[in-house]
Amino acid sequence: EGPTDADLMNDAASTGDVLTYGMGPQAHRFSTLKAIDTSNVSKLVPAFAASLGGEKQRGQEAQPLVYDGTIYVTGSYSRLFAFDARTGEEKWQYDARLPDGIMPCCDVVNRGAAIHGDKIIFATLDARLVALNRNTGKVIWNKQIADYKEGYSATAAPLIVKGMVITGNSGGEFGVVGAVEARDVNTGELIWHRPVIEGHMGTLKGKDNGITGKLNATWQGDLWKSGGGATWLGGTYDPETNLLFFGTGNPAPWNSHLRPGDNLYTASTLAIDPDTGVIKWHFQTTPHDGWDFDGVNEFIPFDATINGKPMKLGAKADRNGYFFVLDRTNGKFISANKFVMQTTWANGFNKAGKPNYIPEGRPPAPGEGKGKPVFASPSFLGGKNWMPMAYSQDTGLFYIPSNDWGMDIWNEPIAYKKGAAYLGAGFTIKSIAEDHIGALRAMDPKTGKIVWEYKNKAPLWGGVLTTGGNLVFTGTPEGFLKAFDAKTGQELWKFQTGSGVVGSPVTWEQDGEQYVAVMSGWGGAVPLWGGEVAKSFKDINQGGALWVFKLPK
Ligand SMILES: O=C(O)c1cc(C(=O)O)c2c(n1)C(=O)C(=O)c1cc(C(=O)O)[nH]c1-2
Repeated sequence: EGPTDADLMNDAASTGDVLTYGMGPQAHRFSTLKAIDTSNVSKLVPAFAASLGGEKQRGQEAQPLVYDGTIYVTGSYSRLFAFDARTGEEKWQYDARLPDGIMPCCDVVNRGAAIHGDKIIFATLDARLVALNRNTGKVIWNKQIADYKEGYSATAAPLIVKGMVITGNSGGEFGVVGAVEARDVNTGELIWHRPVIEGHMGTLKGKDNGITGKLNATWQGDLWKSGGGATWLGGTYDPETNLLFFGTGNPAPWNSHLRPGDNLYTASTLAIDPDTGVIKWHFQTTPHDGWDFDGVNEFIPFDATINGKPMKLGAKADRNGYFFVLDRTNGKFISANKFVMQTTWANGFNKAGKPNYIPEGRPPAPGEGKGKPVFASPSFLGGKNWMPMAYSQDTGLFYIPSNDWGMDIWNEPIAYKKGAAYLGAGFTIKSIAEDHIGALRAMDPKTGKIVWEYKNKAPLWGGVLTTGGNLVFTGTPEGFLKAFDAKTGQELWKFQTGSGVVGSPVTWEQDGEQYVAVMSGWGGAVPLWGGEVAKSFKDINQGGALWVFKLPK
């Protein structure tokens, strides 16, 4: 009883529920629903707002799930809530009661849960996966993914494919080893574990499953042992090619002079066989990263005709400021186009898919103390960070929540120590435009051109939703959920939720009406690491509420 594997694979087409992070395993975040459209969205009003309550209000980055009259949301500090989808009444809540000593780098966030059968499953900041009974909130199983005392944590929504819960890990700033793993959804038992740094051994059903890559090929000495590459944003799945797509984070430490080589498979997109955990192909977006350009951002499968040829493609808007289109069957490079105002580290990509580096853009080796700062753009917080883009099957456009900013970055000496920050770099974030940091951009993946943009004063830090009603929804730190015309970018509606919106909106149909829901609650990496830039916009209240909207009767 409850959603099956087939229901999850069909999530993009079924409009009566929201069962997966991304609204379908391919994470298009597109709904065919069109009762709410450009002609009536200005009339949208709240049906209810449900508070998460209490004092644990930090960044609310969750995407809601909706099933059988219940809305499930994860909250800051590893909590999970079930609300009645008609009234907003709380049905139950679960609090993981985190131990002292957890080390999340970028706020106590969580991006969402996964649902299957009688279970709702989410990852916690002490690097565990917890499966709860979706009707009662009682624990069914609870498994450790990794040791939080070494700097591991987990913030991503799990992905469920073929009865397996597939998840990544966080901890790239502590020299952990990024990995993807699959567990039995019913028992939580490990099926396979695939480290994503060259040199580490994987396992399949308790047996060695081969080494990743070639030992010491793109790392020197023992550096691979603490190489980073955290898979902290989870992944997408493409049923057509039977491939999982996971991005990998920055290499550790940040100071690139301490680790010569390409440092595979950091800052990459990986295609992984869900049945074995074997890496089928990889594409590195920032070889030998020196700016903290994690490559974790979602890789979204889509089909398009390129030069007269119908192709199975995938797209990623990378933290490094470039929008990549690859052949998703084999990882072959198709194109990379800039989607931000400025990139100082590379001047485009060559035909082979390698960046044309700008040598002066790399912060130099430090010598004994603090190295010479260089100005770099995007900032380490990225041309786009974790907040997911959306792809409209109607317009053929990707809607990218992006940011225009830079940083002064310098290198410093550092040595690896278990459980301690492993950066070897310092930074100051800087504005580069008078009128905005955030920019919601509509990207045509066939031409690499920006079709329209909406500029926002504060950095955009929430996910995007697009619909058959020719609409695009996204939130702002200033507190608004906004709706735009998907073809023109014209702003059509906004609603003030009382705190910053850094969650991902969803839509579904219930009792014959279309609903839109989003979490409100300011937080995430910007207030923690944004420095003066984070202070340059109005003080934003903490919060923690689920907002649900519909048209008046
Ligand atoms: O390397 C990592 O393990 C890791 C993890 C996370 C995370 O789990 O939230 C972030 C980052 N890195 C990161 O670089 C980053 O900018 C970031 C922003 C956020 C956020 O939720 O706002 N998380 C993370």
